Amino acid sequence: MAHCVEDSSRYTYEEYKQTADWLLSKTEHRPAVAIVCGSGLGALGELLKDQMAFNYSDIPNFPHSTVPGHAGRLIFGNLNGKPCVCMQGRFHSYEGYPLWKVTFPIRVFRLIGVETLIVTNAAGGLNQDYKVGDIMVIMDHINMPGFAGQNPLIGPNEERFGPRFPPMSDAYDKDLRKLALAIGQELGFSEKIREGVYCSLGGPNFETIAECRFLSSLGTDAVGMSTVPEVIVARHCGLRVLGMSLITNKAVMDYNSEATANHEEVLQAGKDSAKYLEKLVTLLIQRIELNNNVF
Ligand SMILES: O=P(O)(O)O[C@H]1O[C@H](CO)[C@@H](O)[C@H]1O
Ligand SMILES: Nc1nc2[nH]cnc2c(=O)[nH]1
Repeated sequence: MAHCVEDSSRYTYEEYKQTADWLLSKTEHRPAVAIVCGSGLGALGELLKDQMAFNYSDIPNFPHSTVPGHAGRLIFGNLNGKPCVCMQGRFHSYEGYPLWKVTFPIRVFRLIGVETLIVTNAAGGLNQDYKVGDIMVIMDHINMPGFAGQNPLIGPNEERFGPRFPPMSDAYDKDLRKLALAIGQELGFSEKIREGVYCSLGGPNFETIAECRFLSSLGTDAVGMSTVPEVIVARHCGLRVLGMSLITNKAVMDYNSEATANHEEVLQAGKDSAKYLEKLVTLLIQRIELNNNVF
């Protein structure tokens, strides 16, 4: 019998539930918003008040962070009076994790009652107008690994989370995007707040010049190695999503350029610009309207 994509080690519904129940038994926080911190953006987690934090290694079934700039802590707390949970460190497929493992926390968030997901990332700017330190509100994405058959939803569909064929044309919530852009203006960031298309690649190498030119010709404004799998799984299980990329480097598009991308530069740009993203996220969370959905 043909048996191509089934992977018996993938999580069962009961394992997602076990992790969710474990977290709910260890904390009284009941978050409605989850925040995923991108490379070098972990300081967002420090914004939470009345914190209760768990190391990923102590949470049943949770993968471990292996990338510098991703601390590996799950923080519960309140931000501007709203109950939140924050991933200080995400998982990437280049770490060797299958996409169903990369996205494990998202379904756990759903089961603990989260209704809105804010995903952040560090990304290379392909749009020639973008500068290092700009914040791009993600309007849409290109799932490049998806073109090659890599998708976190591959395998038997778990109907308790969502349908077999979820749409993605509405992946990034219009109202949240509008709100993020308006708050960016209000905070005086009109020079640095953008809206554009994020493309996710597998990594871990940064792009060649030809690849950057190719991605740019496809309509990509910023490129990274994350986020899209999390967003697909979040939309599948009905979460509202806002995505934001911090432009940490300009993609190299010119054969005469001596510049090369590196992770240290990415982390430094994160440090330098974290304050802008922090202000934006803090005000956003204050203004987000919640439905108090219980899954
Ligand atoms: O997407 P995040 O996790 O923010 O990190 C981005 O930065 C790292 C490369 O410097 C890659 O992991 C890329 O995906
Ligand atoms: N793929 C990719 N990921 C990044 N993360 C931060 N900068 C970059 C970049 O230039 N390319």
